[in-house]
Amino acid sequence: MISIDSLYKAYNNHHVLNDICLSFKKGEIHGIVGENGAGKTTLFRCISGMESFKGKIEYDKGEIKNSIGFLPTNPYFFSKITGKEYLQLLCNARKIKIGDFKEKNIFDLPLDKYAETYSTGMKKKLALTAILLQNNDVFILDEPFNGVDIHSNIIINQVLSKLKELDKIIILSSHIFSTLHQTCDYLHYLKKGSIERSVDKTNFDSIEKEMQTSGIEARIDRLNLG
Ligand SMILES: Nc1ncnc2c1ncn2[C@@H]1O[C@H](COP(=O)(O)OP(=O)(O)OP(=O)(O)O)[C@@H](O)[C@H]1O
Repeated sequence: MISIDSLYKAYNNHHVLNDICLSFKKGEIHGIVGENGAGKTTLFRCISGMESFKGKIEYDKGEIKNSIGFLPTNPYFFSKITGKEYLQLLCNARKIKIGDFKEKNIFDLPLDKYAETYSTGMKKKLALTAILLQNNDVFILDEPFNGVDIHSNIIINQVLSKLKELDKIIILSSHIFSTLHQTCDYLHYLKKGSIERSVDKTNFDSIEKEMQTSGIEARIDRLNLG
């Protein structure tokens, strides 16, 4: 289980996360929703140990950084590293031996090409494959479905179901409500850095309604489109 207690994060004087209290248990898929700039990525970076913060993040199975696979929105790769070398590098970091990367290449990526030359969706699929091969216990996926083709979206959904079955902890973000509906067990609505509401699957519709109606019509009226 991951427990977040009174988490605060600020960049200089800009308060991005305020008093976040959340817990994530094994075998659960949690979705974090919120407008652009609400603080989702910052929260993910704090959980993954990539940012300093005020408050507590505890993981009951030891050091979280040894068990976590973080998929960033736009994965970055060193230049002149092939897809296969990247997978090898991440497996080495966890002392995992893979005999044949071709067999593990579930997204049919051109593993002999430089990763920096991959398309946006291919980069995401390479980064995801790597953290899956690492056999992590915790997965933080920042917009895993965004920029990825429909076929791969189906595969990712199936992978998530499998990870859930295997009792992994999965925390993801998405701006596509139908995807969240289909994938998640719980949703947390992050609004301007605070958790406005957390709901289980039976109440997803209420969060969707709340997000959809919050002043959208008034904004469109301001354009005077006629
Ligand atoms: N390194 C940084 N330095 C200063 N401000 C930052 C930094 N990273 C993020 N921020 C600010 O923190 C706020 C939250 O950003 P964050 O990327 O966490 O939002 P988000 O909810 O993930 O947005 P999106 O849906 O667009 O991905 C924004 O106002 C952003 O400008």
